[in-house]
Amino acid sequence: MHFYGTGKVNDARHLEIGGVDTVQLAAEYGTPLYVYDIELIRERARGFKQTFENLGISAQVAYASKAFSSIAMIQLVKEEGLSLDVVSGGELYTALKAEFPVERIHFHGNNKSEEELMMALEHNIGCIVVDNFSELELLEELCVFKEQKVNILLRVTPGIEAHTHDYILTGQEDSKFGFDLLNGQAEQALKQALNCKWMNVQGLHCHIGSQIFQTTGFVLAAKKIIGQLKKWNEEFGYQPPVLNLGGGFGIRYTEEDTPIPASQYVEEIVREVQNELQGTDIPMPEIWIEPGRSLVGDAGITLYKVGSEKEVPQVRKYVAVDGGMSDNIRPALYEAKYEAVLANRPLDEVEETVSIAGKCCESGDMLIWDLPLPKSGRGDLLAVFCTGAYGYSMANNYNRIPRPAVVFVENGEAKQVIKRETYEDLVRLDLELKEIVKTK
Ligand SMILES: Cc1ncc(COP(=O)(O)O)c(C=O)c1O
Ligand SMILES: N[C@@H](CCCC[NH3+])C(=O)O
Repeated sequence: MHFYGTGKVNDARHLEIGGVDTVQLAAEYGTPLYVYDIELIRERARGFKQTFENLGISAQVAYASKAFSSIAMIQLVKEEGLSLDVVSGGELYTALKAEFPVERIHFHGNNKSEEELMMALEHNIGCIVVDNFSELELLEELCVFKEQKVNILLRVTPGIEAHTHDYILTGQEDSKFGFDLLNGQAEQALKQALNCKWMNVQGLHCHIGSQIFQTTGFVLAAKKIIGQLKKWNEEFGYQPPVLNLGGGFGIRYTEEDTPIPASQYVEEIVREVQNELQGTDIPMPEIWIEPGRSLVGDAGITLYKVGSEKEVPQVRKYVAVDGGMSDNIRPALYEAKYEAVLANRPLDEVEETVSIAGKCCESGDMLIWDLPLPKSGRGDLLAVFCTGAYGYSMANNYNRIPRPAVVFVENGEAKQVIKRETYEDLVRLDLELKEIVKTK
């Protein structure tokens, strides 16, 4: 059995995490329940920072808050001294509510609205990562209007197909994100931005995709970018103070996954940048990265109650839990795989292979196919590992299922950081038919 972080079996023979018994957590906060081992998040955050320190490289490690955003999570990121990547007005609002230092917020997105850009300008956030020409023009108009200077990075697509699921690839030529690095678009955008007195072009940004296990893609991206930087330096003397190489570092979801240590990605990226810059007069830029999944993914588990079962003779046994694609859409979206144990009796002998179904009205609402488990029954508690990234943040109310609560655990203490949605919450924004007719 593979445990993450502080996960272990305690004296009561239950799964424990952060020194807290998961059976007690389920009893106190209900199920489904997301539980984060925040000691592990701290450890990961410190690990990234330490790697840069060991290399003597000036850097910013920005947490990609799309992986899991909440006020408490952002406060944790602030405590650990990281920077923050936001990708929408909503994520920015959450960061502001958490009183995150605005100068360390980086704003991404391929279609930021005028309102979102204005919000970023009004709050003087650290940097806007400009994604395309229409955004560049819109941002310039807004800066002229406000007579305000803004720091920007230009997001480039280096034409790289990293080895990951097609839906989470972003660095290839045919992508909705970024200026193409090699067909002249990025150069044109750079010249345009350098010509604008309201824009301070801090450098380039590139993110090649997510859940990537090899360093090759990152290294190749750095090589291609620096190739262009050398050309731009010679032609018009542009030297970027910052190079942001994104996130996307893969993690272990199941035993099939064999990630390398996060420090290795950083070391190889830095080494490549240093090598490529050798012999030029371009100073080593500050290196920024923006991991999401590798900071929070394996720190999170989801606890579910087992409910109905269905046997299809000679085919399979379905065991249904009280959540599903409403709290974890990744298996349905990417055929993502997970491991799980019975949290109330993790040491019991495996007796059968079952498939874990959700409770949504969709045949595709399956959390795990072919999971070895002891014989389970109604009321058993299933812990699915590694649900900390893109679980809560992609949760939804399909079938009007309320979103679960989120609890942080550390040093034997549990703290609820997001309340469970209630049925009342679900209808909070609904209007009565009579009211709609009246407002017409
Ligand atoms: C621009 C950008 N930065 C960072 C991330 C974080 O990726 P991950 O959670 O895989 O580290 C993403 C998501 O893929 C992204 O699109
Ligand atoms: N949401 C995706 C990754 C996309 C990340 C954002 N570019 C996942 O669950 O793996």
